[in-house]
Amino acid sequence: MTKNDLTSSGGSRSAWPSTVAVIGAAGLIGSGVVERLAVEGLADTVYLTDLRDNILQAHAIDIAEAQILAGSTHTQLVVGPPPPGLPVDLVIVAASAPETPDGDRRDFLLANLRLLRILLPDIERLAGDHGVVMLLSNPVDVLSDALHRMSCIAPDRIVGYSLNDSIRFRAAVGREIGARPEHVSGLVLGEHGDGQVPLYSTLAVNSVPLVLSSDQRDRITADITGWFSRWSALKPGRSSGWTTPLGVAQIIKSMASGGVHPATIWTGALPELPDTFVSVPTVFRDGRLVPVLPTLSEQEITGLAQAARSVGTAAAEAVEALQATPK
Ligand SMILES: NC(=O)c1ccc[n+]([C@@H]2O[C@H](COP(=O)([O-])OP(=O)(O)OC[C@H]3O[C@@H](n4cnc5c(N)ncnc54)[C@H](O)[C@@H]3O)[C@@H](O)[C@H]2O)c1
Repeated sequence: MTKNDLTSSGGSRSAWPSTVAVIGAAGLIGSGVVERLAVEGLADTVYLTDLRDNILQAHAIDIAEAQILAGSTHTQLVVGPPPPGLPVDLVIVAASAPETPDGDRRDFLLANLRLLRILLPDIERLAGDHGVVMLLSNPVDVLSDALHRMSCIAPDRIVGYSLNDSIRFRAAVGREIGARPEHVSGLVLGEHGDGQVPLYSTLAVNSVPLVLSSDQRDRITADITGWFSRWSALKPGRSSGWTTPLGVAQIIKSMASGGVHPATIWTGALPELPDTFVSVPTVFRDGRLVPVLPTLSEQEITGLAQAARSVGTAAAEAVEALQATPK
């Protein structure tokens, strides 16, 4: 992995993904992702869907003009879904019920789970037999697990976006030691929320391993676990619309080139963890998301198992509650 990003390139970019559908493409994150895909030319065709068709049309015009400015008009933007029977390589779900954050992403669970149930037939149709589904909507890990429980999509074709936690870890370490965060590397695994597991053993500054005192670690852990409360207290009425689309583009490039990156994936291939979805280092191989877990300390494994239990229980309970309510 390079010092400036949290993904590592595995070589030249493949033709994947040729086709992408973004559900919720009129929103802050969805439109930002479409902009990155288009301006960086990361796909041949991007389909934009949302309830708000007029906003979609406006984004498509604006982004197509930005492509000219960027000198990158390869990616074709289509407002609306692909023709029936034509699945896509990658379905990105950024649709969300209106959110008023109050310090815990799980507050969005019931509303976004209901929305996921509404979107499920579209997601399954778009993904077909081979497409990957990338969830962005929060709480991303619980919803990824719920999608697996409710759908016929193979669990190793579902991935949640969780890169921001590692970026915030680098920022907090930089603040603590007075280093520029882009010179810091380090990974956060586990839950996209309070159950996150910072891997202090992966920390380095300019590729030199960084050893911190336990006081420093405690301060950094408090800093990163407090991020969402601090953000919510600002009442900004928006989510992380700059970082997330950039991060999604980075993850897609890493997937396309066989690189390793943190992502929320199925833990079924990891016997040390209960079956659910948490963030682990991941590689995209033969159309499947595969975990590549480094050697972890006992404390880190315990933290990861705790996060997995918490996410799995929340998903099971939420899906059961949803199934008891009428559609
Ligand atoms: N995983 C992460 O790291 C991360 C980072 C940032 C935001 N998020 C999450 O991403 C989601 C989107 O955030 P946002 O700021 O773009 O929200 P937003 O409110 O700006 O956009 C949500 C969009 O979903 C659309 N939508 C609602 N119901 C729909 C339906 N039935 N079909 C199609 N579209 C529908 C809305 O019209 C809206 O355009 C939220 O859940 C947010 O918490 C996750």
